[in-house]
Amino acid sequence: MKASQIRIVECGEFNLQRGVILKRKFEKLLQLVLKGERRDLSGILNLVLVDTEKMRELKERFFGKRESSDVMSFFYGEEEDQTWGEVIICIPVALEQAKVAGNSIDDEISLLFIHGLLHCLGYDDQEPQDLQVMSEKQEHYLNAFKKYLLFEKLINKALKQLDLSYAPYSGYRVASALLCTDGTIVTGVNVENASFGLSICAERVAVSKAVSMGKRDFEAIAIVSEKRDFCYPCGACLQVLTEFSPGIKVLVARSSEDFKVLGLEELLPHSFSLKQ
Ligand SMILES: O=c1ccn([C@H]2C[C@H](O)[C@@H](CO)O2)c(=O)[nH]1
Ligand SMILES: [Zn+2]
Repeated sequence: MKASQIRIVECGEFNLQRGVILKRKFEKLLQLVLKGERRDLSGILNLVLVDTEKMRELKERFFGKRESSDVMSFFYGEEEDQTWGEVIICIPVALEQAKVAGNSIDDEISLLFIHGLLHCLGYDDQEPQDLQVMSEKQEHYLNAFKKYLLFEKLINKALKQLDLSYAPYSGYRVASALLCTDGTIVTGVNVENASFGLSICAERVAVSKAVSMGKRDFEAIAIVSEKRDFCYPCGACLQVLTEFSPGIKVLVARSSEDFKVLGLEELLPHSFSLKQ
């Protein structure tokens, strides 16, 4: 499957802090929505950022009404490798709406992008029940996207710790980053010993650190190795993770963009338990 790409077009004058509109980020969001909607569109989607005046002009040209709007989109068709659609976001309106709704600017623009994209894919919001479907989908995709960004951050934290690994015997450096349910991230590295059997894995180091800080509930753990392979936790670490958080998500990562999300139910389906 060929991935859809985004072309960012800026048109007009507005003030947007750097990093809000990153091509790579929006391509991920696009990919997430297309996958969720089981649509396979290759080619380009234009993301057009406009000011209020430009939006009014476009609204008049295409809908005969000179009025401002937050987002507008067009679908051109499914021919391969063509520009298949366009999502136009009015940045000043988005900034204002973010303020009113108490959303972050990133979230507001992501929401508008998802909204426009869903229109491109055929969704409508004229009738209340259609609007309901669209709103639910928007929320679902925004949450999935935020989770993805959080996972990316967790993996980056782990990658930064690799240098601290003490692995002179195996030469296999591992680092982990454990996300606690209170939002804290606790890291770990493998610590080896001349008496080989005393070595401890990066995952158990992170869990022990966290527990000794009073944290016992974990949402996710990212594991990376210097070799940039998928480093799956060993059985001992899986058993230790099960002790505290059977629902934890295990992220095995080759990079912050290439990772798998696994559950303990598939990694250790029959864990040991004293409870019968
Ligand atoms: O998930 C794993 C797998 C291995 N290791 C460490 C243990 C040892 O120090 C080295 C080689 O096995 O890698 C970890 O830290 N985590
Ligand atoms: Zn282990």
